[in-house]
Amino acid sequence: MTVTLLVPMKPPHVGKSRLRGALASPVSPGSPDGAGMRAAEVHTSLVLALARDTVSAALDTPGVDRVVVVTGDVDALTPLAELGAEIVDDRGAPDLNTALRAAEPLVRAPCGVAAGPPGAGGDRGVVGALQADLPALRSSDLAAALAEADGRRAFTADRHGTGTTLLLSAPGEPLAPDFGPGSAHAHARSGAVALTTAAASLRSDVDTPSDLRHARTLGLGPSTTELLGRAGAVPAAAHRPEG
Ligand SMILES: Nc1nc2c(ncn2[C@@H]2O[C@H](COP(=O)(O)OP(=O)(O)OP(=O)(O)O)[C@@H](O)[C@H]2O)c(=O)[nH]1
Ligand SMILES: C=C(OP(=O)(O)O)C(=O)O
Repeated sequence: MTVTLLVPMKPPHVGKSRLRGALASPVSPGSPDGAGMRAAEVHTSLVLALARDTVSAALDTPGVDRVVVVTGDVDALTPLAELGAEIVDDRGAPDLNTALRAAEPLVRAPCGVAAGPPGAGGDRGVVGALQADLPALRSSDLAAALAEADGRRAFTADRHGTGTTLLLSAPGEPLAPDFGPGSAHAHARSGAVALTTAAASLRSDVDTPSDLRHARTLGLGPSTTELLGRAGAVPAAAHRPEG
């Protein structure tokens, strides 16, 4: 049984708007005069750092065959391709669930632009959706969730119990994503098994500065650690109310 994880991402300069302003301006890498980055660059760098740490951990997870980023901005996500992820265009999907539904048949196709290496994906494999904002993700936590799912359609709720950080299909069955506010309940109502493995790092998605501080207590991956190191401390509050 193969496992393909879809990682949906808006263009990085657009996504994760609740984190806008969360970091002070880090010193630009290689800047001779120690000049800081512009606010927009800081935000894009943060979104990409969160995604790099998430994707790296997913690629390192035993049992995960492919990590496929689904986005409206393929070029901006080249750094994730360099890690080993495949990048597919969401074809102008208007929302997250539509983007996932558009990508699912592509990765299940036995051949085609997103068919992946021979034997990977296919119409009998498990397809999952993994959030891109899990910078503390440990491969052992993701592997434990896959093991607990054991071929059932299943999900991991976020640490608040309301959102979903991972949704897995049953082999060869539709993913049927229902992300959005209250998605943990929506996925449970649609028959997905709620995974109970502790998996703190898999539950700790980062939507707000407070989430970022929490993820930091678990141990961030190298990209987010490096960026935060250059930016100094995460401020106590963002300029937007936390949701
Ligand atoms: N490809 C694609 N990804 C999406 C779309 N909408 C949301 N996502 C991604 O799905 C993930 C979860 O979405 P949200 O938590 O709502 O993230 P967000 O919209 O970037 O964050 P906020 O602006 O703070 O609400 C994020 O990685 C988003 O970038 C979409 O229309 N297309
Ligand atoms: C869209 C979701 O993600 P977030 O909690 O990151 O907004 C969700 O959990 O369904």
